Amino acid sequence: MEAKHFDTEKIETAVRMLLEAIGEDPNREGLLETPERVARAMKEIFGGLGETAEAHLQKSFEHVDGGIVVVKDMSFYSMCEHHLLPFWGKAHIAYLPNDKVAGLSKLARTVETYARKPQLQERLTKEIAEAMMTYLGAKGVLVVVEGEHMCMNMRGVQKPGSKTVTSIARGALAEDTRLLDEAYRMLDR
Ligand SMILES: Nc1nc2c(ncn2[C@@H]2O[C@H](COP(=O)(O)OP(=O)(O)OP(=O)(O)O)[C@@H](O)[C@H]2O)c(=O)[nH]1
Ligand SMILES: [Zn+2]
Repeated sequence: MEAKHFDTEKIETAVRMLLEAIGEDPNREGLLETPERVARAMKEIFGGLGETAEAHLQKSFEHVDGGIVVVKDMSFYSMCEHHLLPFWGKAHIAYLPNDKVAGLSKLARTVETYARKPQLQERLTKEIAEAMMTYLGAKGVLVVVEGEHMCMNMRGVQKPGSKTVTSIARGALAEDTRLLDEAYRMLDR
């Protein structure tokens, strides 16, 4: 996954300026190729910007009258939009199919799409849930995301190991507590 609109030259200039601004010498040997490397890394890390999971979730299979499907422990890496520092963790999806199920890997691709941009954990959780409803046409969905934020670990409040857990239920899983309980049970939570 790669960012579509991406100004490599601008990133390289910005990284050189940043290095200068912190009192580094961007021309010393070890830093000479750094602006180019950072631009390459950013292209990957922010590759979900402007993307949706439509293409992944529209490739689905007929499956009428199925029960709740769970894919859990999908690892993700994202960047907090406040500090541009990583947050990472696991995403879990439980959904009740309508007449179609998605390929299992497409759920992980959905997580990846919405993680790879400047994000908030709450918005990541919501965007995954809404994609499952809109593009797959699920009857209901529960998304739980567990994340650890580098901006809380290595700076500021300095609380390494703290976990943020966010969840969003939509459709039948938001309306029917019996279904929601079953989904949480399947997630072992
Ligand atoms: N709700 C939410 N907050 C986040 C997320 N990522 C980072 N933050 C928080 O964003 C807030 C930004 O607060 P500010 O006071 O503007 O920035 P700051 O002075 O750097 O804050 P400190 O981290 O407390 O030093 C901090 O409390 C972060 O912990 C996220 O995904 N969701
Ligand atoms: Zn942050």
